[in-house]
Amino acid sequence: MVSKADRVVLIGVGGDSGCGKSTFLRRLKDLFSKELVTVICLDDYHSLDRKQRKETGITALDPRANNFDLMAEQAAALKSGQSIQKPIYNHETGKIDPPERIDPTPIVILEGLHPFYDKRVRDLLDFKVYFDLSDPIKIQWKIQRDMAERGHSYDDVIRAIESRRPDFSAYIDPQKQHADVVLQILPSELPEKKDGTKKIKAAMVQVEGIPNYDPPYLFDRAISDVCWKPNFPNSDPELTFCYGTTDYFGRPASYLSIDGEFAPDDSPELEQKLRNTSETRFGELASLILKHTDYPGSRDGTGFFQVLIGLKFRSIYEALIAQSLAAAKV
Ligand SMILES: Nc1ncnc2c1ncn2[C@@H]1O[C@H](COP(=O)(O)OP(=O)(O)OP(=O)(O)O)[C@@H](O)[C@H]1O
Ligand SMILES: O=C(CO)[C@H](O)[C@H](O)COP(=O)(O)O
Repeated sequence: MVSKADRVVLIGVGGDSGCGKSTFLRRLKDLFSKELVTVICLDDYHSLDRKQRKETGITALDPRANNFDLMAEQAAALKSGQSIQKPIYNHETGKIDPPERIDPTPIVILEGLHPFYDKRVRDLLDFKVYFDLSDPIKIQWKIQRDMAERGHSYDDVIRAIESRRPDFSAYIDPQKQHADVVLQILPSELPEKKDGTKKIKAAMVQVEGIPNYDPPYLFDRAISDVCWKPNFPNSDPELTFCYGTTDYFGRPASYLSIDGEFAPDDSPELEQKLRNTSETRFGELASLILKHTDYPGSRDGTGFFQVLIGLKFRSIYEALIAQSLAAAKV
């Protein structure tokens, strides 16, 4: 666990509903004690309640249903160490509740649909992560959750995804071009599972030149495009782990990808081939996977990369705190 300091580090975690943001935030709890972190759900900045959105036909994804002036003002206040009176959007009633007081902690995470939409907010963020879920996986996860846990029918789920698609494409998806690290969750290129469910290929894209971020890579940084098929006895025989360079919206970037499923017990061996993980002890990444094998994604690249992003985020946080302490001494 890292220690407390004065500077407020502001993090943005973006992506559509159901793309794994909460699972990622749950994993961060292993790395930061709870007094260090405040999570702000940006749904609280909805300016139109559910009834108003229904009447006007404006969705929650549409910027017109969100108060970016207030979001920017309050993000700036938190970053400069001031408390705010944050509105609350109540998902049970669909109404906007009276505001609550939020006091800044050393880390404030803005998570939700629009963390990078407004330039004023975007420019305040010290690290930006976007969860980019491809459509077939979005459908699969939503069906699993909304049918099993929320009593929705298959048709309801598909209708809900379809009705969000135009505004998702117009306002949410384009934000990924502003992210520092993007976790892409794609259908596997390997043969399907016997039950017909899709395996996952996860790719962690890391834009070059992120302050305080030394990108992890596979084997050797000098080898820029490499794939490894480990052939673990209890994992997918075709499991493939790759590292390469790419272009992300005109910015040079590198990526790590894992295609296929692995037994969590094999994660130490996967981790051994990675460099620059920002672990504080050897084997930390795998031990964090093994600690929560019940979390979704613990058998594929989604969980593995969520933990890796968490470790990198911790090292950014520590670097920023060290810099602010050094500046305070001058
Ligand atoms: N790596 C994963 N593998 C398989 N399923 C997953 C994975 N991550 C998340 N899910 C599924 O997707 C659902 C949504 O995940 P999660 O709650 O983390 O997303 P979210 O972005 O916070 O969603 P929301 O904004 O709707 O709360 C989970 O209930 C789970 O069923
Ligand atoms: O995308 C969403 C959150 O990520 C929700 O659809 C949005 O916040 C509206 O919520 P509700 O459907 O409860 O009125």
